[in-house]
Amino acid sequence: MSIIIRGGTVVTADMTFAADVYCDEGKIVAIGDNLDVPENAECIDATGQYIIPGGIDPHTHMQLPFMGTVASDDFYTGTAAGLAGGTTTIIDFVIPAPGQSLIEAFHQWQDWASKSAADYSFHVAITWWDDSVYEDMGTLVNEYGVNSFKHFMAYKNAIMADDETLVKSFRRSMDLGAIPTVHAENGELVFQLQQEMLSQGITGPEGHPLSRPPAVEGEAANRAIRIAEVMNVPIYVVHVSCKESLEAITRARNEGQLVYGEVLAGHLLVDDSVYRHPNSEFAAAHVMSPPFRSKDHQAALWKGLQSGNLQTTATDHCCFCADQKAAGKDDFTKIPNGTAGVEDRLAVLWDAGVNTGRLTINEFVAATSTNAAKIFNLYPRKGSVSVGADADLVVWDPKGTRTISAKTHHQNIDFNIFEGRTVTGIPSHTISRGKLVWANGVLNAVRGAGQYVERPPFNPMFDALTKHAEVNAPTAVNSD
Ligand SMILES: C[C@@H](CNC(N)=O)C(=O)O
Ligand SMILES: [Zn+2]
Ligand SMILES: [Zn+2]
Ligand SMILES: [Zn+2]
Repeated sequence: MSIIIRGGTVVTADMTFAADVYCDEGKIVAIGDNLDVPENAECIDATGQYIIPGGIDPHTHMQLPFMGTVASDDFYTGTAAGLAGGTTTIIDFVIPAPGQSLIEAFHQWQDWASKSAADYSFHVAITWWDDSVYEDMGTLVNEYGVNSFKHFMAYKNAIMADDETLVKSFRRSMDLGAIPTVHAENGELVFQLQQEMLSQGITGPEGHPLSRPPAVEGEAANRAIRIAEVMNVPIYVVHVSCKESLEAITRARNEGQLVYGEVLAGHLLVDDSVYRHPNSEFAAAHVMSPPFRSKDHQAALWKGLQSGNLQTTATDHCCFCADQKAAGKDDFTKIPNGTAGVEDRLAVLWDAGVNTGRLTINEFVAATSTNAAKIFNLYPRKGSVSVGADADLVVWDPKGTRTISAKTHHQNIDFNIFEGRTVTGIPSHTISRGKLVWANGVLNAVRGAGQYVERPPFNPMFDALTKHAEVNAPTAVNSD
């Protein structure tokens, strides 16, 4: 089955032009005016609409086993919901239990992800360290197409990586041509503040943000960035939620350090008043880490995106329903952390970003797709509208409207942090690997149609780092 998209305007991260786009055998085959294509090609009329690269969400956790339960959106339902929202590739996380073989965990996640409706890739978390972890990192890069390793600086007594693990893993990542990424919250401080909140009788969801103030994130972000600077490795900070970590990133980037920042759609649009809501179930539904912040932090995050100091947007899609969140009804530290977003990211960013003039349509494409593809070495196969790229495309209707609600969304969760928000700008069609899977409100996601996407190591940023290391190599006195 081939598809011809006629009458639209192609929008990439750096160009906007009228053209038809022809896809066949899962690839973009031709881009141009009035293309001559086979009669039996399925035709999509994109008049008055944009043709953009399929969204890439570099941060999801489908069916994650976490805090005594399992995230309610699995790899099929979660990727299907993503397709309905214009996201055609996710980068999820293999998170080995401390002591678990990284390779065994990798296969476990691969087995779970085989039901995906859209393409997927994996960051692998380094949650412990010994020689086998060192070896397995090499196997994952050289044999399994992993080029990014995640480090949780939070979650003490669970998956938290201490400084020794960060230093050893950052060095190994660099040698392998893989980029280290961090969840930057100081887990020791979180743990201490959690105990203090509980001892003061603050057991409700309002204790969650009180135990993770912005300084807790800023300290960890700065520490990780400084460690990366000393080790001469690139670093990607996930879910930057506050001024403090944005400042740490901005300072380093102004010094020429290779630091990348990711912001969640939720952190740009939802503020911390949700935790003071009289309905504790409503408040608990918003418990995720880092927590939603006050409006001044949101304003700073938008400037971070506009200035280019934050490069990607994501969702950290990690769903837990009310009955799962209730595990923490008497102790907020037991509320499973996480919420949804994979279906709404593009629409809420278009509505709050493009419709307000904060982002150009090209910056929107960069922030929802192309930048993640470049940083994680998927470009131009993903994140581009170019001949030879995978036919992952969205026909975007800038005038279409939708009111977001848990009652109508496709995500397998009974809550939506964007509930009631009416957005202008929605995907009218989503094409995943050349198949029309979303068309005018009808979802035709296919269980298992998604494929694992390998990501090669040594993306171009490593050339610069290697030269920097050579030029600044230390020398011994007697070597003169
Ligand atoms: C465990 C995972 C999802 N939960 C969350 N962000 O609150 C993460 O910390 O990114
Ligand atoms: Zn397996
Ligand atoms: Zn995280
Ligand atoms: Zn996460």
